[in-house]
Amino acid sequence: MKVDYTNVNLDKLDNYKQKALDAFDTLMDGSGEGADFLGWIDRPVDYEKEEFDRIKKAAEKIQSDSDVLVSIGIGGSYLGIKAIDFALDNYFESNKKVKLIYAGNQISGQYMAELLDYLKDKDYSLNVISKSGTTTEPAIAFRFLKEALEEKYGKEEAKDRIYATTDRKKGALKDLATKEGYQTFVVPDDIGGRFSVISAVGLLPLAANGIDIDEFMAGFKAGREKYTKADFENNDAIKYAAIRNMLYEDGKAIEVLVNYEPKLQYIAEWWKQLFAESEGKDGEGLFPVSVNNSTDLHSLGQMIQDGRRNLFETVLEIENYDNDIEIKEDIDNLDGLNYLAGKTMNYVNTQAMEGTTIAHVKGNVPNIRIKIENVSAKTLAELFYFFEITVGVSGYMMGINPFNQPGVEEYKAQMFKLLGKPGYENK
Ligand SMILES: O=P(O)(O)OC[C@H]1O[C@H](O)[C@H](O)[C@@H](O)[C@@H]1O
Repeated sequence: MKVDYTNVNLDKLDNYKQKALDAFDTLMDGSGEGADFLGWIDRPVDYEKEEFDRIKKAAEKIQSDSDVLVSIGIGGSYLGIKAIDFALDNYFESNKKVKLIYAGNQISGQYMAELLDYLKDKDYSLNVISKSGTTTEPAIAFRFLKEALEEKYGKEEAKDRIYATTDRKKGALKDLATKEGYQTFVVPDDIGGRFSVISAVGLLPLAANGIDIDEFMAGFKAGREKYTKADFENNDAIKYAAIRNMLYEDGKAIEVLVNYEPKLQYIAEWWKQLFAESEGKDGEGLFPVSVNNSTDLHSLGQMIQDGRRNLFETVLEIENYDNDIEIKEDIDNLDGLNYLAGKTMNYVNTQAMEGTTIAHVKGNVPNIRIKIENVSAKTLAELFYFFEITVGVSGYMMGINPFNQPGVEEYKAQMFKLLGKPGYENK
């Protein structure tokens, strides 16, 4: 992975260097706010091997008796799984051992009714994932899916098709799992939801899906080797955090994560939760948004080129693709495309990226480029780790606690009041 800053004016960067290094030290020595949630930093080399093996065994069982695994969760208990699953699967015909279907990531009755119908003639298992064990969306979804599963297989077999990933000791889901006798996996106390894809949260469904979780862990490990060194020039996570803060203080309040490969669409969704929940507090924070190009060049592109000059872009570039296709000469050339003959589609896509970068930079949109070698479990895990260190450093530079998310509770209180949940009458 390489980060390229040539399209950002770095004249003022020196003013941010020391602050970034100090924030990095605060992160690494655990002296900042939220330091109880830094378990993800050493997790790539410090995890329970026993549970890791149990995850592999459970994945094998799921592969042997299920076509579908319903992964039930929201936020950090959903986005990282979906991001990797979507990035590594074939667009049309799934090439995975077990198809992952998601539930509990919204509260749509329409979705649940269609899902229950879809599952009727499938062999399936459930992985219910909730760090707190009390989140409403997955809890409602699990109630429906558990009932359907028990109806299909009987209570005894259903019990062996349910895997619960939650807190080691407490929470409604932990209690339910203990009572019903489900196999459980742990979301560690010191890893917040949006950092938890490295734990059983991500590992079990991804392993069931057929993804090599040793490779996935190797990517996190590679990230840890690169991005935990206190070296401003050679640690891009520190430098990127400094540049984001520099741009932020210069009035660039929005960061747009850009891809030119639709497979990365959900990587951006994962990234949005990471940055929004980490930075968005006390009236601070860069607003994270994403675009999928070239699709969005035909919609949001106008705004980026020519709207209010309050944004910068971070472009994800893929250096090597598994697949590409060459454009052929056409005798009639009625579409006028013969000038592209002999070129590949990915070559054209790359020129779209380069041309857009030139245009946006001319339009006063600073551009950072993150180059990843390919789309694989290993590279994406390294990318995740890079962003995680960045957000820790960046959050401390902004003077906020990057590891809590108090604001998320507000809507819940009002929703519970409307729903008549006991205890919420006076909110
Ligand atoms: O895993 P859970 O405890 O169910 O939490 C799922 C998600 O919902 C919460 O509202 C938090 O804001 C997120 O950080 C979290 O990832």
